[in-house]
Amino acid sequence: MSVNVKQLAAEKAVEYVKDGMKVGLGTGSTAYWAIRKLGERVAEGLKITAVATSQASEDQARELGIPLVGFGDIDRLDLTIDGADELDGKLQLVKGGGGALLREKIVAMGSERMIVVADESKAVETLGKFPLPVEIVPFACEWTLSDLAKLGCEPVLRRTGDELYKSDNGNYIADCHFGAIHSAPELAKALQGIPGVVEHGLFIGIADFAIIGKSDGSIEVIEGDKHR
Ligand SMILES: O=C(CO)[C@H](O)[C@H](O)COP(=O)(O)O
Repeated sequence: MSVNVKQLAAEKAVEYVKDGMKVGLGTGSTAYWAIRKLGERVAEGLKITAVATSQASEDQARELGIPLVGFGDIDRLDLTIDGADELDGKLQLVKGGGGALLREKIVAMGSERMIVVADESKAVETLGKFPLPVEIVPFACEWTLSDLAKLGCEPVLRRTGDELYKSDNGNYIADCHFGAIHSAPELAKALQGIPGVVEHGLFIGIADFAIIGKSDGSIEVIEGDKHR
């Protein structure tokens, strides 16, 4: 029987959730399994409150009876569990494949701890094979795309069918094909300097550790280089 590596990693991460915690719910097909398991634990009596990083995760949590709170009701979270599109040995991440990178970054940075859950295909030597998602405002997006291209990438506006994709925040996502990213901090700084950029999918010094599910049924833990 083949192992569901995403479920394996996600369910391991949920073991870190304890009674009374305020939890950030990630987005994507790996975070889905974490939310599902949390729902089971809540049904068994686990007492937590949660915030979600996307409408999809919020809907899933609500269906499962996970108590959701507004951001005005809490200041910080204890723990966020979220997926990643790529992660390297320093636990620098590329996120945003599901388009939720802005909310994911707000929630992760407002958490005492962030656990990344992923299957082994996400662990890479050098970031950049997965195009870097960058959330940009629709206003003057052509200029923003041109500024992004000057950083050495080919930016492509994400689409769903014939329509331009819009994030839960009403913005566009530019998927930026940089190729190998040799200095993520330098690139992050340059991206932050473009006025039309709302946020980018590089998560540096944010994650505490990653739980990687492997097809042989084992789990690998990668420690982060957290400096926040
Ligand atoms: O960043 C994300 C959404 O914006 C996801 O966490 C990332 O795309 C990984 O998704 P999946 O677990 O489905 O591979």
